[in-house]
Amino acid sequence: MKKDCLIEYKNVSLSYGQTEAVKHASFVVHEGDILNIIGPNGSGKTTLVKSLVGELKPSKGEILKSCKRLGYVPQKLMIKRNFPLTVQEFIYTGFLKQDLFIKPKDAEIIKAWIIRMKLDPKILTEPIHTLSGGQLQRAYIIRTIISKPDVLILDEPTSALDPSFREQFYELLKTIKEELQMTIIHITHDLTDLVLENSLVMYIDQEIKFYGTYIDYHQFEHEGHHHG
Ligand SMILES: Nc1ncnc2c1ncn2[C@@H]1O[C@H](COP(=O)(O)OP(=O)(O)OP(=O)(O)O)[C@@H](O)[C@H]1O
Repeated sequence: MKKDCLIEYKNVSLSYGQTEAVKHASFVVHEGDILNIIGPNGSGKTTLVKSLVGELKPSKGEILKSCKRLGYVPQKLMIKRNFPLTVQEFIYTGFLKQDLFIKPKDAEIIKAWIIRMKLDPKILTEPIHTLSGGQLQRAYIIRTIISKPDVLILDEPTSALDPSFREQFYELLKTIKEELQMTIIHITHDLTDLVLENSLVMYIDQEIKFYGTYIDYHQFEHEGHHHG
């Protein structure tokens, strides 16, 4: 295991102007954890993740992070029309060190990931903006994984993927997690997606209403709480 990767939120509030989207969030994520974040629409899930990657500063409280690299695949993937990169070049931007030209060895690594992610290698030479939503989502995920993050943060990663690939994707993700020894933070609307027995669940609705193991979450649900 990689050492020293810990995330700690201490009484963190997150605001847009006067509106508090997240209130008094306190929790810890340890190295190797899988944390599933669930909650209704507009409950602050993406806001929380934005604060983790530094896109939003807390209005109150403190965020401690000792992980070196965070890899974030946002929910809304933005590629401008006529963005002048091929799929291969786009994925290559995820490499930690880049040369002026892509070496054959690196091109092979990219191709292997494309195949692993059940994409057709023919798309490697296509301009990135011509990809479909589901293809782009996979290309983004490859680009992030290739950067070997300590923490992989996925915001509804399968929203554009067809159901037949969805299950395979999560199986693949479990394998990759073990290979690269990553911590995973995963926003989802469907808890069946990445659940492993020992994974963690956070149910947030502005405030964290539940934080604990997946098994304990069932008890919380039986007491009359539901996720949206
Ligand atoms: N850039 C912004 N400016 C102002 N308010 C925002 C902004 N982004 C989000 N909000 C508000 O903050 C609240 C939390 O939004 P957030 O996107 O974090 O929710 P979410 O739980 O990720 O929702 P969903 O499940 O629909 O993706 C919402 O009320 C939303 O309207």
